[in-house]
Amino acid sequence: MTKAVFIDGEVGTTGLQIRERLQGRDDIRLISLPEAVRKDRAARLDAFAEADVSILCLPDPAVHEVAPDLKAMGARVIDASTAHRVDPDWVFGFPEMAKGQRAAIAGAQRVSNPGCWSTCAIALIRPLVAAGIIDPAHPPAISGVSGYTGGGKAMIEEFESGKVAGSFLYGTGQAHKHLPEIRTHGLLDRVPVFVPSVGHYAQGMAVAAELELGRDGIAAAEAALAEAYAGEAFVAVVPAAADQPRVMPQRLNGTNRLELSVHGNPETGAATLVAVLDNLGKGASGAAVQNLNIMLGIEEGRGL
Ligand SMILES: NC(=O)C1=CN([C@@H]2O[C@H](COP(=O)(O)OP(=O)(O)OC[C@H]3O[C@@H](n4cnc5c(N)ncnc54)[C@H](OP(=O)(O)O)[C@@H]3O)[C@@H](O)[C@H]2O)C=CC1
Ligand SMILES: CC(=O)N[C@@H](CCC(=O)OP(=O)(O)O)C(=O)O
Repeated sequence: MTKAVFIDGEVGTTGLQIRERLQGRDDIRLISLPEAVRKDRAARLDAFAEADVSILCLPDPAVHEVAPDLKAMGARVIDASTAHRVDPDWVFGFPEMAKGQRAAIAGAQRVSNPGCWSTCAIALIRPLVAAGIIDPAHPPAISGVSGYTGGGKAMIEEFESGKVAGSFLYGTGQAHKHLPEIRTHGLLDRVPVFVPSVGHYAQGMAVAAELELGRDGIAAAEAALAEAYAGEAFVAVVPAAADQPRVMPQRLNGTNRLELSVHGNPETGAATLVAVLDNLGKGASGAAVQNLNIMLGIEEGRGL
């Protein structure tokens, strides 16, 4: 039977990408609002009521504004924003994160999609905390590079108009909006140090977590990650050679994959955990479609 889906914010960066992934499907009917009323509260409430699942692709303030109505209506929702990622009333939409997470998403009313940076960081850190390889009181430092589409329409305009001519570091004040979810879902006792950057290219992300693992720890970390994601279609541990000598952030563009690799120097024990994904794929829109499929009881990889 066809399921009705409403993408609130469907002309934004994430919304457009979700629509592209859904519009050719015969099992999904998209509810779309005319341009003149796409921000109209009454029209949106009608669309939420009609939909089997709605996907919020809005800035955080717009999500906070509409969330009480959605709860009162008992609507099933996926939120792509940062608003609810550590809210216990919402299920964290990272099915591969832990045993039982997929089932929790399948039965959830409200699912919060992870952030792109945090998908990478949590995927690398959580299994190693669980295995006793990372001390939750001493998290690794995290760094990375994203394409500018990660900043949505506003940042795309800055780059494509030439206002921003190069690449830059940011988050140096250690208050990045993904830190709470990395701490919570990474099973950490404290927030890690995190310095992201934006590169002068559109799409694709690479993240590194740097830490001391000791002489035997590098192989142990790789084994623990491989065990955690064994059998997963979209998350895999790949040989370090796949990401050496240069880690290329664009190499998974157009896919819903997240690939992890463990690098380091066994002589010194210094290690780099690496994650690569498409920030608009497994980092946002692909992940939202995967969660939608799970919530609707459809084969998880459909359309991905
Ligand atoms: N870009 C990415 O890689 C990722 C984004 N996200 C999250 O997804 C959400 C959307 O981000 P993104 O797509 O990048 O942002 P964009 O700015 O590209 O798109 C947001 C869309 O929401 C619309 N909008 C704003 N306020 C309202 C409102 N009150 N009612 C209806 N529509 C509204 C905007 O309208 P208008 O076009 O008129 O401005 C715009 O089309 C954000 O919370 C972001 O943090 C999550 C993961 C990754
Ligand atoms: C490159 C860039 O600026 N990326 C954004 C994160 C992507 C995004 O929109 O954040 P959410 O996943 O939390 O919604 C940032 O760091 O603020």
